[in-house]
Amino acid sequence: MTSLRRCAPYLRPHRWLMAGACGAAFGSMLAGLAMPLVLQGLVDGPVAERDFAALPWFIGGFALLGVVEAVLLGARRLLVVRPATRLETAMRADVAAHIQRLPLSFHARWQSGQLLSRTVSDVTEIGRFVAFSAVYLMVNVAALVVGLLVLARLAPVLALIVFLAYAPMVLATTVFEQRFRVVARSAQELSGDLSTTVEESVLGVRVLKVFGRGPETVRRFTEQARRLRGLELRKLSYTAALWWVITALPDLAIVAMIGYGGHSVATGSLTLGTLMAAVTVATYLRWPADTLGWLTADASTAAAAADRYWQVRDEPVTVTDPPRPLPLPSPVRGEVRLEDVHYAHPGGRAAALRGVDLTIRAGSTVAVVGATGSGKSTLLSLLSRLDDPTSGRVTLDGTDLRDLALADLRSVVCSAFDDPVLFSGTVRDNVTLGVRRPDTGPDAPDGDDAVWEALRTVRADGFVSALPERLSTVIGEEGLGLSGGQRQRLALARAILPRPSVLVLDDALSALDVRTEAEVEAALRGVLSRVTTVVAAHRPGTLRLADQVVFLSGGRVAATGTHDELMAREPEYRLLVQPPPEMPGAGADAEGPAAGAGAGGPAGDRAGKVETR
Ligand SMILES: Nc1ncnc2c1ncn2[C@@H]1O[C@H](COP(=O)(O)OP(=O)(O)OP(=O)(O)O)[C@@H](O)[C@H]1O
Repeated sequence: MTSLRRCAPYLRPHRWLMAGACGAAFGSMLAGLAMPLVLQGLVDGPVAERDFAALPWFIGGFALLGVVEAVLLGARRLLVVRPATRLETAMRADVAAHIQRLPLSFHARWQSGQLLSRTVSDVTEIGRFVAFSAVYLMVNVAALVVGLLVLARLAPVLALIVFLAYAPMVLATTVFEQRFRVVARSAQELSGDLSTTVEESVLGVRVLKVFGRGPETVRRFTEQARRLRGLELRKLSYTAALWWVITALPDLAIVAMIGYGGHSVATGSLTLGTLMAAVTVATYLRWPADTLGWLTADASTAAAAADRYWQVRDEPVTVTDPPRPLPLPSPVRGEVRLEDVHYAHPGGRAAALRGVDLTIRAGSTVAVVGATGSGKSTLLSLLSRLDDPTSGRVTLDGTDLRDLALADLRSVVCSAFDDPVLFSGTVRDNVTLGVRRPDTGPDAPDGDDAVWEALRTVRADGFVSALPERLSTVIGEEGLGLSGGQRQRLALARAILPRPSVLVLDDALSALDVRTEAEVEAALRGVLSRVTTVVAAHRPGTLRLADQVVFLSGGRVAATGTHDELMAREPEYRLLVQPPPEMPGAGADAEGPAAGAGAGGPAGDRAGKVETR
């Protein structure tokens, strides 16, 4: 319940509406409980004394109480809608913003399906609890207390019968709540896993198809769905057991009341009107008693949902803006330094970077080379603060990146990755993603001319012109309607459009054919001649164009120099970048980047690749 209580601040702005809703619910409950008292007065008064003149007053009283009860019920519903829906919207917005602020290491640990279910369905559960169950849980418990007091005033023995019958319900409800909550939590976790399976099977549909693993994924999905059904059935069986207790006991109480009350009326120690009123009150209390089961179930589900929600919200945001950000140097020259940088991925077996010292001169092009897993992507990710070093520091023109506002830093350091993520939207939306809008920065180059220029630089203008609506063409989710090379070029155009001071390319040309890659590189050098470019690369053609090559091995800088220097003095480097002689294309690459050669390792696989789409 602590987790649910933590949601209370979301209701604080609407506390008067919530108070109104609770007041309306209490009022309707009191109106309902007053009816048996009018009944008592009617039976023991006008009916017993045959005073027909007073009859309309009692009938009018009944009608008035009925109308008041109905109006207040409707008012509760109306009053609670706004707080509950605003709570849902605000909680979703906050968790979505938090997820965006969390570092990459968080995203490496969490399944996206879990984040999806916590943002969507768990918040819905909390909203539903606030809108309905929370109010009724309070009102119905109060109704039981007030009802017992009314009964005690009417006939203490009848009140005692009802109390004795209802007391075990508290015990049953407590046991139920404890068991139900565990199963509810498991069901929510499993529904998150189910979302992940669906998401992965949709995003990975190509891989699953070519490896014929579609049926296996369906089997996994079905198995998870079957387990989810099992948990839902367990929830139902607990609810049914509780339901049995909370319906049987009030029935037994009414039977006992009629037995004892009937005898008392016969002996004259109780009036008929009092017995009728007491039985009516007991019958009225059945609804609050009956609902106690599913309201408690709802509370348990909402509590489990709130636990899951806060689990994400409590994840620390480690990459934050400094309390007093320093201004960006003006102008930004683009000198990047790494000073004794160490980085260990949370849960990683070994440190990914170990004591990296590096100076990247302003305006130079530096290629980071290393065997797979040597730490290239990790190093590049630190330049735009996707994560912070575990120790050591990264500076831009002498300022520690952690002293700059994140938005400022990311307006001058732009990245493109080997996995070119595109979003559902138009080509224009995707390419201008990194451009600050005119209202957040002067002279934002967000006109179509600038977009076309960026597309021309990355040799993407040709295929974009051929699209049905050119820049306004909507590309599907993940850009799946485009080839890998086309997507990479759009991602690259997106990185250069904001005219960054530092451009970070993490294998961002890996899907291009050799000729296009060479053309794009040549064009990039022309356009970005004053931009510091840090590129993870493998191809000798690219490496030769770099002013400096940084050779990483096991998270350390093993050597730096030009490509030719490293080829001459570092056997490990030579082995890494030079294709074995028997490989097709070997040697041709040595003649130049556009000659269509591959390199050893990943680039070797791409030798001679021709773009077909
Ligand atoms: N999220 C993570 N959690 C734990 N370890 C990680 C994580 N990401 C990377 N690593 C480890 O950190 C090391 C460096 O990884 P990194 O991705 O930086 O290598 P890389 O040189 O870019 O490799 P590649 O060329 O294959 O992309 C590797 O040993 C890798 O297994």
